[in-house]
Amino acid sequence: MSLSREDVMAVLAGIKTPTGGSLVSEDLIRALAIESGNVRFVIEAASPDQARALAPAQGAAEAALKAAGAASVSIVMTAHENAKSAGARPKLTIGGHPTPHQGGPQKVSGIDRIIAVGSGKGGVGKSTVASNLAVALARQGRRVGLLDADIYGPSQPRMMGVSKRPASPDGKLIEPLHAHGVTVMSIGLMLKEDEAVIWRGPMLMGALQQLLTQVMWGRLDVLVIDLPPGTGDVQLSLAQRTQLTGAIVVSTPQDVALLDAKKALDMFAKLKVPVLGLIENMSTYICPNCGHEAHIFGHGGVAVEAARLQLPYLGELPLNLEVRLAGDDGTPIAATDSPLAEPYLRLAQRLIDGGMG
Ligand SMILES: Nc1ncnc2c1ncn2[C@@H]1O[C@H](COP(=O)(O)OP(=O)(O)OP(=O)(O)O)[C@@H](O)[C@H]1O
Repeated sequence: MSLSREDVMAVLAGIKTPTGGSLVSEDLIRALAIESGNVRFVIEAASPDQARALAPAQGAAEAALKAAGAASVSIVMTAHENAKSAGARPKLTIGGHPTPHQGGPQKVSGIDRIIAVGSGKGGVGKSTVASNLAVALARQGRRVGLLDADIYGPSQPRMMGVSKRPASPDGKLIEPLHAHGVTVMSIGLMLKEDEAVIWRGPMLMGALQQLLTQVMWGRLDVLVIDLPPGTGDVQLSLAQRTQLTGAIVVSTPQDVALLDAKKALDMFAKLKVPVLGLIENMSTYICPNCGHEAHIFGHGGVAVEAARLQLPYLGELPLNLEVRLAGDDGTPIAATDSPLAEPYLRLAQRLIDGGMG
């Protein structure tokens, strides 16, 4: 039986809270998503104490939804405030509301430069570029952090080969992980595996702010941020709150991808974030058997666009199976001796030479 939104809400309306209402009547349900019978949502409590008191209701909701035919149920509990009373208990709850925005974009203490890697649409290789660029910068001796802010599909844990849940000895600051010479933090490391939460805008911003300010990044020459694809609230809020050194926009050569990339460029221009350059990914395919060069998605479109917009063109990255396998294996190609590491090392050098890395 496939559950509709109404079915799920009806079940949740029957789950009592300690204060005598229900999860629905007290308006605690957020970001409900139902996909092939898998139900996901957030219970947004007003305080950590209320979140603790709601734990039995969370259990009851899970059981009742399974009994009603849900294939799987994934519930995330979030609380608005930071737990003052939580003492030294690790608190990795993401999704708290952000603190009110004051003044213009702020610097993040200890971090000299922040480079955001964006794209107009998903799947063009933004995360691949972000991880490889971070590793390539680290290989050139820079102190580098990589923040995976792609809340809709965090892929850096897989690409960088990290999966441990970050610790928080004082319950407030979060210890990042380290891989291939890079300090790594991903929103994906704070979610349970295979859990794709759809955050409401403010919760999302809270999570990102927490990742920027509560992670013990240490001193960094550069923090690379893997943005979500497109031109949404996360990019907007990040640029309004945080001083970004610049953005790199990744596109494939196809017209459609380029059209989307232009929207991303427009957004950065409006937000007054300097565009450091454009990258054409999946540009050239060299057949591993015969050496023939093919341009599966076209070729050169991004360079032309960059020239037209008078923006730097940072080069093209070939479409290559090794690149994908390396990413899937948790060792970005830039961390290896493969000749395919070279375009990333060149990109890193170019940024360093320009004072951006
Ligand atoms: N140059 C390349 N050669 C081969 N495979 C690539 C290349 N660039 C990216 N890929 C592969 O394409 C897929 C999508 O790439 P990636 O996750 O980096 O894109 P994305 O733009 O970050 O997507 P999303 O925003 O949806 O996360 C991945 O499997 C990645 O390994």
